[in-house]
Amino acid sequence: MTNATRKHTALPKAEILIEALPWLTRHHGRTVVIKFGGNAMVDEELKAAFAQDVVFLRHAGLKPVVVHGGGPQISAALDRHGLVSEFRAGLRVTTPEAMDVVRMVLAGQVQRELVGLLNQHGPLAVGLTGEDAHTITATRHRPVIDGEAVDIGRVGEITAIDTGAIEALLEDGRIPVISSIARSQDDGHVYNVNADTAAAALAAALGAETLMVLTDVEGLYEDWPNSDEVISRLTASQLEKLLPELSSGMVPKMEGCLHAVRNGVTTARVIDGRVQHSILLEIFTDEGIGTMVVPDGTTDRRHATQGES
Ligand SMILES: Nc1ncnc2c1ncn2[C@@H]1O[C@H](COP(=O)(O)OP(=O)(O)O)[C@@H](O)[C@H]1O
Ligand SMILES: CC(=O)N[C@@H](CCC(=O)OP(=O)(O)O)C(=O)O
Repeated sequence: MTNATRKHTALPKAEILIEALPWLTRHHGRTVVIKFGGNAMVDEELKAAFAQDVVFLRHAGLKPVVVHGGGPQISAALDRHGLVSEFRAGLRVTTPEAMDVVRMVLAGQVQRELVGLLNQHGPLAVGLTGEDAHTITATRHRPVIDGEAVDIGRVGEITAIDTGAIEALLEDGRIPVISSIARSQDDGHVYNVNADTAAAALAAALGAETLMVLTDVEGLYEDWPNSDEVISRLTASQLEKLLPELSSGMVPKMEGCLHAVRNGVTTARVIDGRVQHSILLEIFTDEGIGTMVVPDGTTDRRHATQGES
């Protein structure tokens, strides 16, 4: 190969880098909260690609904050302990014994694994739970089912967020990795919080530009489970109308997206965590995949990604 040919074949790589320039400029210094769902976390290669993407964002000048789930991992551990998993209103009924398992799995297993994967790229990730430095405070959540408030055990409803510890870590160039466990404002114990809800509350409190929820479907399906037509863009009001029709895992995700865009976050996106490097596609290209929720009055997709509404 001559020198001239070598230069020529390298050109597309340079073009790809240059294409990312407007996005790099746009997102520089912005906070992005990324929720990694337990269902998207089952494949080793995907987990490694997720870690690469998050580290890439950090080196590209963004401030990524990771909030992780672990529903399937908790269910498996409860099963091993001979405890049953029951969900009501999309939330795990959490007895005090189950709470010990939830905490052990989220903080001791899933979070540690993600921190380890991220830190293969340098001394970047620091794991914490909502208990640390009062990051997430909650009270007992009693969901209303068929018109009645029901007791589902140690499930928390977030009452306060203290972003101090996360902001100090971001300031220090670290990547916070947060487990969705809250300190209790009622007693000395802790609460189990849905990870989508925790991610949305943190995104709003941090004034994040983007909330990105990675899951195991392409996005919000218009007519699930009958069709796989994905809704690509929704305003807050459109989503609000749709919420009563949604079921299971999508409820906390879409409620979280609505909360985020109603509280200062520029875009909230539900994307397919099964697609390798979906985070990079979403942030650095126009080929956004999945479902994007924007505040009312946002005119178009490009405008929304600019964060200049
Ligand atoms: N309208 C919908 N569009 C897409 N998925 C839906 C919808 N309604 C319910 N679901 C279900 O929600 C699931 C995602 O939520 P969940 O299982 O809690 O994932 P995660 O572990 O990523 O938080 C999907 O796998 C799908 O089974
Ligand atoms: C109260 C409640 O339901 N908490 C969730 C917390 C983990 C979670 O949300 O994990 P995913 O994101 O993988 O679903 C649970 O116990 O499963």
